[in-house]
Amino acid sequence: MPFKMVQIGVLLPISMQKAIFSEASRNDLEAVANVRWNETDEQLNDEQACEFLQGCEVSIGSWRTPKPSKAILEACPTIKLWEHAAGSVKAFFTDELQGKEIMIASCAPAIGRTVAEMVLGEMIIGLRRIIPNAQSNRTERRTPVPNKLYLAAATVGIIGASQVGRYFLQLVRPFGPRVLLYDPYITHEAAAQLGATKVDSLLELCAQCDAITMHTPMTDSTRQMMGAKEFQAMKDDAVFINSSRGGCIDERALIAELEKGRLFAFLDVSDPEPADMDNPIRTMPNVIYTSHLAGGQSYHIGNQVVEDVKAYLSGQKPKMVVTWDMLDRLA
Ligand SMILES: NC(=O)C1=CN([C@@H]2O[C@H](COP(=O)(O)OP(=O)(O)OC[C@H]3O[C@@H](n4cnc5c(N)ncnc54)[C@H](O)[C@@H]3O)[C@@H](O)[C@H]2O)C=CC1
Ligand SMILES: O=C(O)C(=O)CO
Repeated sequence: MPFKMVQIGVLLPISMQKAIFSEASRNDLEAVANVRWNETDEQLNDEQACEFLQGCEVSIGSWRTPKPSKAILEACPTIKLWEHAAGSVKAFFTDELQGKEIMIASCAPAIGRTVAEMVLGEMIIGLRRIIPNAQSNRTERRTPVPNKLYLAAATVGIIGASQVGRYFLQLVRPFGPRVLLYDPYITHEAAAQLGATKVDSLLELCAQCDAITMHTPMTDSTRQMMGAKEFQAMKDDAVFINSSRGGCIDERALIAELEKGRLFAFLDVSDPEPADMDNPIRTMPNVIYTSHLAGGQSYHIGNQVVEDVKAYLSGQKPKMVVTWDMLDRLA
């Protein structure tokens, strides 16, 4: 056994443990470390976490657990790895972490796979007009809604070469579409290596694509980056998918286009979230609104936690170690 038996504290409440760890991954974790599981379904408070994490070298937490606060870091100086068993880690970085020798690892790569899978499904459903076709069959004997594009004949746009965006690219490439990528942080060469063509103008991407999927974090530079001009530039029958953050789009501008009978949108996120009950995205025929369903909690996350812990124990790095300098472009 190449690993030392360190103490790990799993802060996650029982229901989250069950959602992300299969029996196999749970056993895997226990084979390489002494694991102290939170045996309640409660979110521990800081004081309880200080006690729970005593002597731990690895803390496994998430949104329903305390952040690495001043109190916890002072009470538990043995912690060297804080595994965030979830995505979007930015809000998790407390000032207290500055200068501390603690590695923060994110499970965004694992969540990315789950989101990308849903986006692929939505894109096919959108391009093939499955929903309007089925809707019209309720009242028409023969549907007037034409079968539309195959992915192989489509131009697909990805906004944000993120974890999710890259997984989606991997999934969609075998179908053979032309893929355009908009992300100021990636070079043309790097985009080409991923199998996409980088475009420098968001409007150009909007004008050229049959389907666009959005994968940016919510930052000052992405707030409402898909606005009236961008939605108007899109082809009338294009598909628009947002599973990033509601604030990255101007929802009212999108609704204005949808009301004209243009576009078909899949929105997994809204701003605010959940959307108000009278928000038209809940009822418009050309929108499918899901309530933050894409990422979810899956065994992919538990598997990555175990992989990350094993990597750490054998002196390597977890899959996605997040550092302060990455935060301005991350979710
Ligand atoms: N609906 C759901 O269940 C889930 C939603 N998300 C959301 O999906 C989005 C993507 O998440 P990750 O893949 O983890 O992101 P990430 O943090 O891996 O990457 C963000 C990407 O956005 C790019 N970017 C930053 N500013 C940009 C700009 N102005 N224009 C274009 N690109 C820009 C960065 O270069 C980076 O490649 C986030 O908003 C995240 O919160 C993530 C997981 C689940
Ligand atoms: O990780 C994220 O950003 C999420 O939205 C969780 O589903």
